[in-house]
Amino acid sequence: MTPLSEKSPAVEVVDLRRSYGEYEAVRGISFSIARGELFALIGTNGAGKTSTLEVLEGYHPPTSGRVRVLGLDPFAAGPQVRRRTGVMLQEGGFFKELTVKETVDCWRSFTSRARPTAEVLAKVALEEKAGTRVAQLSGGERRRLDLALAVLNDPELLFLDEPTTGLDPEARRATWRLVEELRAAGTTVVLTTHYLEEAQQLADRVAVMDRGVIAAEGTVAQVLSGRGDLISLPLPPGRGLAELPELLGAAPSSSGSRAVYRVPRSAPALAELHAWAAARGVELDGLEVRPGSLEDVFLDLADRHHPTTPLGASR
Ligand SMILES: Nc1ncnc2c1ncn2[C@@H]1O[C@H](COP(=O)(O)OP(=O)(O)OP(=O)(O)O)[C@@H](O)[C@H]1O
Repeated sequence: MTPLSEKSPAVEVVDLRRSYGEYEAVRGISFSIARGELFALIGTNGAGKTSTLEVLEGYHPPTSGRVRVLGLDPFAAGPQVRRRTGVMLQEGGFFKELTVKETVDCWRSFTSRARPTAEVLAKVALEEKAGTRVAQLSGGERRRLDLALAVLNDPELLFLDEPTTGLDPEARRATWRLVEELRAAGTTVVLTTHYLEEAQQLADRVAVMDRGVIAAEGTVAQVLSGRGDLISLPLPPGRGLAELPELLGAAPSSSGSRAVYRVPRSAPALAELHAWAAARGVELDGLEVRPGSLEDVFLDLADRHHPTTPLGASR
């Protein structure tokens, strides 16, 4: 490692564009990831996350723009970068007739600085499956094997493309713990996910991609700042949306049979709502209050494109 690359950020992206023929999937994005940071790239379906990741991983050159990974051009300096990075793709290609242990051994044989097989299997809690054929693993176990192969070389920088898709909640939490351990040990992690709570739980910073651009970037708190709190209540019997009051100047919108307010701060808004209800003898059963979440950011993006059919954040 040269002194220069040690000082450089783990990832630097300046005005990256990536086109498929006439179609521009990534439209001039810039961001930088510090060493040791966990950065989550999240976004609507088809936003350009995988297209971006593939450039960072060195599988494709950018159509234009500048990308540096550990201070190097990941496409031109592919082998050098790959030695120091780990990649967990969305679909790992395994030989299904090999056992778990044989699979790890096989990867070890062409990985420099590979960790011992038993250690790697223990890391992803697959020791008991060492003798099981890959074909017989559950989807979640296969994802964990993918992860084992990605961390085989003790990477400085780890790319995780939807690492917990298909995992049950317990396995998902186990993966989060492993990712947190890796980060605590100084590994830089770039993660894509459709599970917003995963980004909220793990990421130091997130970038929200939408249609090839970064719509929001920062810590989760920064991305959510200014989005306020949500207050929702079932429409009181016999009352329509128009009869409900404004709270701190915000009118309610309807969501199914509920009225929803987005307010800068919930406490004074609730005081106004309770005063309004008390004066009219209205019960506020079913009232809910919660802070804004990444899911709201997504639903807003989706609303912008499809005002009548909200897209879910998940596939
Ligand atoms: N090889 C390709 N040829 C043509 N278009 C492509 C190709 N790969 C991706 N695209 C298009 O580029 C856009 C971005 O795709 P990409 O896979 O990067 O999105 P994504 O954010 O990873 O989506 P998802 O969350 O659904 O995985 C999509 O509209 C997709 O259809």
